[in-house]
Formats: sequence, structure tokens, C-alpha cells
Amino acid sequence: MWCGRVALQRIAVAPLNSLRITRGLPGTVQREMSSLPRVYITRQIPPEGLKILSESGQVQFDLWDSDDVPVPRKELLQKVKGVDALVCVLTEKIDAELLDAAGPNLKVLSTMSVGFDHLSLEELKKRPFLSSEHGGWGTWRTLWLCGYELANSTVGILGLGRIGVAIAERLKPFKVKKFIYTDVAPRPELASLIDAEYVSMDELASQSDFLTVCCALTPETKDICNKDLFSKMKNTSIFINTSRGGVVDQEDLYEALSSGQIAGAGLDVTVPEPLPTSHPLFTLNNCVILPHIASASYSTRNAMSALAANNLLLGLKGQPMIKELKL
Ligand SMILES: O=C(O)C(=O)CO
Repeated sequence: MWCGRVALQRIAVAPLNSLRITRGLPGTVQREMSSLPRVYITRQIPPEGLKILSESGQVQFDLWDSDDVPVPRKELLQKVKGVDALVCVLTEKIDAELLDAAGPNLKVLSTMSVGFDHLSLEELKKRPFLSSEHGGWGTWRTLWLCGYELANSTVGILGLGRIGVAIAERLKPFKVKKFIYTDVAPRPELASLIDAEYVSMDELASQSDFLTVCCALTPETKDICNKDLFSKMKNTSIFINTSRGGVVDQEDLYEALSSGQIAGAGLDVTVPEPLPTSHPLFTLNNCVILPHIASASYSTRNAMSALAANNLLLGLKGQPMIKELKL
């Protein structure tokens, strides 16, 4: 058997290996949709191979469930659309038409054959998207990597303090329609700086197009961003956390992102930090995770160190500090 591994991207293990197999169209077997890489198998391949894929927990697959008749070309061209990987046999012509139909998500082509005369090597070589060396970019496409705009949006701030205000000030030029916030109580002085409206937690969840978490992690705010909050958010909303990972129930967030309950998340902070690369959140294509760098500019970090030093000196002199945490 020759397995043509044309290119291999990182595939992280996700805890979703118990997906139910459901019967789809006659002659096909489908696994339920999840965020795992999608594989199409063009033939009912012998059980050993299917078992390996099934038990790996690394992929979801869709299969032409017959060994007597090859998958009709029309069905094949439909089924390969957007797949991450393809297992084929020697009856399938892997040519320009098929590779175009599959599109730029295709990262691995594995043929269950020693011969490879059914593969158009010229076409395979031409396609930069089959090689991770080319950055995985395909041609410009109309909806590729599109996101939601800040213009005309409602931005919700969970926990309004200096950071929430600073974020709003930076977002305002992008023509945000409205800022809303919630906190333990209204903070009119800060809110007036950004013209933000005080709302309940439920209203914050249901109205925000972008919900940004700026509260401190305390016993009261631990896991405050959980299933209950995500279930009230719009499925077009983006969740941002730059405060502390502990304010988010990461399992609930994974569920909300993978089920499409919310559209996406940007996390600068996680539990733990660094988040292990095997963490399920890393398997999602609608979750961007950064290594706690929201304040990582030379001037901000210098200002932070100067503030810490000045506070210390004032404290030693018994004078009021510039910023003091009242215990
Ligand atoms: O100052 C903090 O608390 C940070 O998280 C650094 O960005």
C-alpha cells in the first residue's frame, strides 16, 4: 500500500471520538458534524483502516459506503468540497477538476494503492495549498477569512474600569454604534467618557455583537462566562477575553464555539498559560488564542513598571499611592 502524504498540517486531538455514525444518502455513511478535520473516503475500505480513523478521535469522515460500485464522479465532486483530507482508491482520477472541487482546505491525499497513475502529479505539484511550505493560502476568494465588522455594532464590556474605557476609546473610530457595559453597579463617571449604557448581564449577552471581558478575576467572577452567558449570545457574536482565563469556563466556551452558538472567540488569556497545544480549543477554526500579550508594547510595559516602582516608593514613604488596591 502506498500512502501519498502530500502534506501534513498539525492535527490536534480533540475529545470527540464517540461521534455517532448516521446513515445519510443511500450509499453513504456520514459522521456528525464537528470541528474536527473532515475526511472523505471514496470507497468502503477494509475495516482495519476505518477502525484506525474512527478510533483516532482526530477526524470526522464521510464515506462512499460500497465496494461494488465506485463512487459516481458527480457525487465525488460534491463530497470532496471543503474536505481537509481524502482517502481514495485507484478508480478515482485525482485531477484538476477534483482538486478544484475539493478546494484549498485539502491538506492530505492518501491513496489505498501502490500505483499512483490515477493521480495527476502535475496538478498536485501546481497546488500551493497542498504544501504547508506555502503558508496554506489559496487564491483570493470572496468569503475567505471574512469576519464581522465593528461598524454599526454593539460592543459590550463586562467589567468597566480603565481597561474597558481604553478599549472603547480605541474601538470608537471604527464607528461602533453603541457601547454597553455591566458591572456590580453602574459607573457613571467612567461610562460618560465613552457614552456607554449600563445594562444587566443578560442584556449584555443578548445585545453585544462583540463582548469583551475586562473584569478582574475574583471569587465572584470565576467562570462568570459560562454556558448560561453563551446561550444568551447571538450566534454572530464574538467573545473576547483579555482579563484572566479563570473568568471563563473553557469547556462551556468550547461547546459554544463548536456548536455555533457564538461565532468566534479571541483569547489572550487561558487556564493554564500556556494552554497545552493538545487543548480542544486549539482544534477550532473560530478561536484565536494569543500568549497573554494584550499589554505587550514597549511603552505600556514601561509604564507598568514605572507605576509599580512609583507606587512602591510612595508606599514606603507612607504617602497615598497612585493606584492602590484597597483590601
Ligand atoms: O497587567 C496585567 O494584569 C496583565 O495581565 C498584563 O497584561
